[in-house]
Formats: sequence, C-alpha cells, structure tokens
Amino acid sequence: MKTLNPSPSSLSSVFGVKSSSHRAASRAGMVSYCLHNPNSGHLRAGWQSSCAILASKVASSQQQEHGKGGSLDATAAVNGMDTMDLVPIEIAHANLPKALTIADLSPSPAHGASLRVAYQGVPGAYSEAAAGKAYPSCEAIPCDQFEIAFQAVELWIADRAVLPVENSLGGSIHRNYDLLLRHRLHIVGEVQLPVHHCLLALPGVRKEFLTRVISHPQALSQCEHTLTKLGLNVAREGVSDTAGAAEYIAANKLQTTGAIASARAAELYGLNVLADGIQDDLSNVTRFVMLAREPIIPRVDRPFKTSIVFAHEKGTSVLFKVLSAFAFRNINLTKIESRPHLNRPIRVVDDANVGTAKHFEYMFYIDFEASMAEVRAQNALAEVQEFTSFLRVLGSYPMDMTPWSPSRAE
Ligand SMILES: O=C(O)C(=O)Cc1ccccc1
Repeated sequence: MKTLNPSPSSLSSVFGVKSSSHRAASRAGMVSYCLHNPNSGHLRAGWQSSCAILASKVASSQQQEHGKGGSLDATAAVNGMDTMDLVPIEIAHANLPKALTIADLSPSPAHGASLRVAYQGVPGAYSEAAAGKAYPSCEAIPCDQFEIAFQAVELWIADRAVLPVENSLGGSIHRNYDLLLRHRLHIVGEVQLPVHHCLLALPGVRKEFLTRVISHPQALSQCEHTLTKLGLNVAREGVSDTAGAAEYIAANKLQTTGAIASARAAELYGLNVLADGIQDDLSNVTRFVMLAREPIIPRVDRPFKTSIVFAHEKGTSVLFKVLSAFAFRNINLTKIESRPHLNRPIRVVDDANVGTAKHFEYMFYIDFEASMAEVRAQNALAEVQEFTSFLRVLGSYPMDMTPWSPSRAE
C-alpha cells in the first residue's frame, strides 16, 4: 500500500490531480456536490465523470473568456485525461444537468462504509486500528506525517483523519494539539484504544542480541520499565510510528535492533514476537480523535463531549473564571491541557522599580462532558467568551462508551 508522503514528486502526484480538479469544480461553484459523493468505489467513476463535465464546462467557459487559446488547466484536472478525452462526455451531457439527489446533500458518507480515513504511519500502526474501531469498514489510508493526514482531508483525498492525542501512561501528545489549532478541521468523534505492545525482532534474533530498540516515542515511554526489567538497557530511538519501526527492521534486515509495535505489525512484516504485553501498565489506553472538514450536528440523545481551546492576553488569571463557568452549571471537565501560545509564547511586563518579568503565555485546551446542543453548554461558552480573547470550539462529538477491556488489545 502506498503511504502518502510530502516529497515534492509524490505531493504533486497524489495531490496535484485532485486539488486541481477541486479548483476546477470550485470555479464551477459545485465543489460540494461534485466531490462529496457518499457512495463507494464504483461511484467514484461517477465522481470522475461529473468532474469531467464540470471541468469541460469550466474549460469551455475559459475558452469563451480567453479566446480559443484559453487555459485548459481545468480539463487537465481530470486524472490526466486530455481535452480530446472529454469531448464525447461534453457532447453527451452538456445540456442535461444531472438532478441533485438527497445523497448529494448528505454531509458525509454513510457511517463507516467506504469512508476514507487518513492516519499517520504504515499498516499495523495503532492509528490504523483506531480508524477501524471508529469506522469498521473504512478504507484506511497510511500517511507518513500527521501534517499529510490533515492535508489529505483538507484536499478531499480522505474523509477523516485519525489523530492520537493522549495516552494513559505517556500523557498528551503535544504536537498533535498544536496541529489541531494550526488546521481548521473539526473533531467529530473519539476512540479509546487499549494498546498492547510487543517487542519484535527478525526471526532467529534473541533479546540478548539487541543493542537498540526503536519505536514511536510514546511507545518507548509506555514500555520503559518493562524493557529495563527484561535486561534491555540498550539505546532507545524514537521513530515516527510503531509499525514503521517494524517495517524498517524487516526491510534493512537489522539483526541487533528490536521494535516495539503491535502483534499485527509482527505478522505484516515477518518479525517474531520476543515479548508480549510489555507496556508498563495493563490498562494502557490511547485516546484518538477523528477529524473532518465539517462539524457534526451535536445531539442530546447520547453522551457527548465538547473540546475547546482558548487564550487570554492577560494570561492565566482568566482560568479560574473559565472553570467556574462550567462548575456553576455542573458540567464535568474530562481534560485540561495547556500549551505555549503559538504566536506569542512570552509576555513581557516591565516594572520600573523591580525590572522586567517574562511570563509564559498559554493556550488552554478543555474537554467537557456536554453537547453543544445543550443550553447549559451554550451558556457556559457564552460566558467563557466574555473572559477570553480567543475561543474556538474544536468539536462536539459522541463520547466513546465501549465497554472497558484493558487486558487484551491491539
Ligand atoms: O505509532 C503508532 O502506531 C501510532 O499509531 C501512534 C501511537 C504510538 C503509541 C501508542 C499509541 C499510538
């Protein structure tokens, strides 16, 4: 399976076609109908032909605008077809616009089926398992960076991105919080995945032979004590994902390197499991959020969570007031996290008598147990907005309520 990656060549091959068709469709004013087909693979052909019609309409209107030599970039948008390829389609359909159906208006593909879900890593990564838990029959799309997974959704290559945000042992994955803020995607769901780590190596390799262990930094920190107990006081190196570590060892036939990854990664890359369940705590759980271009409509018929981020130019003093807005309404907070303010990490306060104080500035991330469809949540946020200089709702989404089974997992 091909991993989406950011090298210039693959970016142009992976993103170029659809982003230009996106542009073409946008110019035709129909981007959401053309690109938002909720159906499966075979209807992607339908997607292409409606884009072809749009593209040829845009091209012909460009030709009207610019004379015969007008730009044909819209026609090139359709998977490398040239102008000649489009002509029969244009003749056949130009005067017969296709009626919109209810399916064209639905905000996202039907639950799970044929949903394309981008995740960071290669097959066998826990994020792939999280995608499968959230959307059981989805098509999981591996990406070599989170940034690419976000862009895949933004550019309509994927419908969802899966992002690990915190772990019961390793804590928050800070960089991913920063990504939530840098991008404009919405949290539409969460999944809590019990994570069961294995120590993997090439067949025939014993753990005494290992001189280093590689994995995702979270996985390394989740297994730190167990590795030491196993006598593995060896170098530990962070890589971008757990399954990628396994793949790397297999591809390079590394006899003295072990990986921490899932049993599925061992199977996929032909490695042996030297030790099973090496996380320091059996109840090792990672929380992932699902991201989409559009928010979902919040409901009140099942437990919902809402995630927000806020800041105030006067610093942390606002925090008490914000927390009280939730406390007075009996709204539970499930998470609070602070991160350095991206654009303004330091606030300088000059005092002629005593000198210059340098305060760190923070963004605060809060998850609370209520749906934005509830009046108490709306009132709490209206109050929070009065106290803060920046407030964004990252999403209001159903809580993961699956039964707790910490011992056996991915
Ligand atoms: O590297 C992976 O497999 C991931 O999906 C990230 C991760 C790493 C460790 C625990 C949970 C998720």
